Amino acid sequence: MSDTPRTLRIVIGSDDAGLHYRAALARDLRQDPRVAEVIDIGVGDDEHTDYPHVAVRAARMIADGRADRGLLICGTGLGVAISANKVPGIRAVTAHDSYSVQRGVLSNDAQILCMGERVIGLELARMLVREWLGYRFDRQSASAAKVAAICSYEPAPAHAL
Ligand SMILES: O=C(CO)[C@H](O)COP(=O)(O)O
Repeated sequence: MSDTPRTLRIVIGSDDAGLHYRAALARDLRQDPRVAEVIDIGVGDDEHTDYPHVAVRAARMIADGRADRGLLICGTGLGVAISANKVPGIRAVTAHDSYSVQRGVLSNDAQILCMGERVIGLELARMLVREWLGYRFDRQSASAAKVAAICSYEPAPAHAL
């Protein structure tokens, strides 16, 4: 995973509980000059995929370097975060307020923001996503050593054992 660039490739996904917000947020992202690419991995209107599969697919795209950040929506924003965090190297946070969205990037270097369509109003979600796009983790900051400490607890890859 590389440093977050100034223009972002963003993977967006949801389960069926999050699909209305996903559509609205994807539209916003496509119009934002800070966003180079929006990769929408569904789910579609007539489709049912349980949230863990969508979340892990998005997280793997980031872990593999195919996207820089992810935006995941389910009913609460909780299940998608729990699932995405199973992918090594991924830090996913659920945040529904401005300060947490900021600290998710600046303190935690989280690549994935998760929100709940049943929890937060759409206009607030749209505003928070605009704010989120403006933050970049500072590798020289005091938070960097703490993020490195999180990473130190990742299980070693099987080939390294
Ligand atoms: O919010 C969800 C998971 O955190 C999901 O959209 C709904 O899950 P369920 O309550 O298990 O149906």
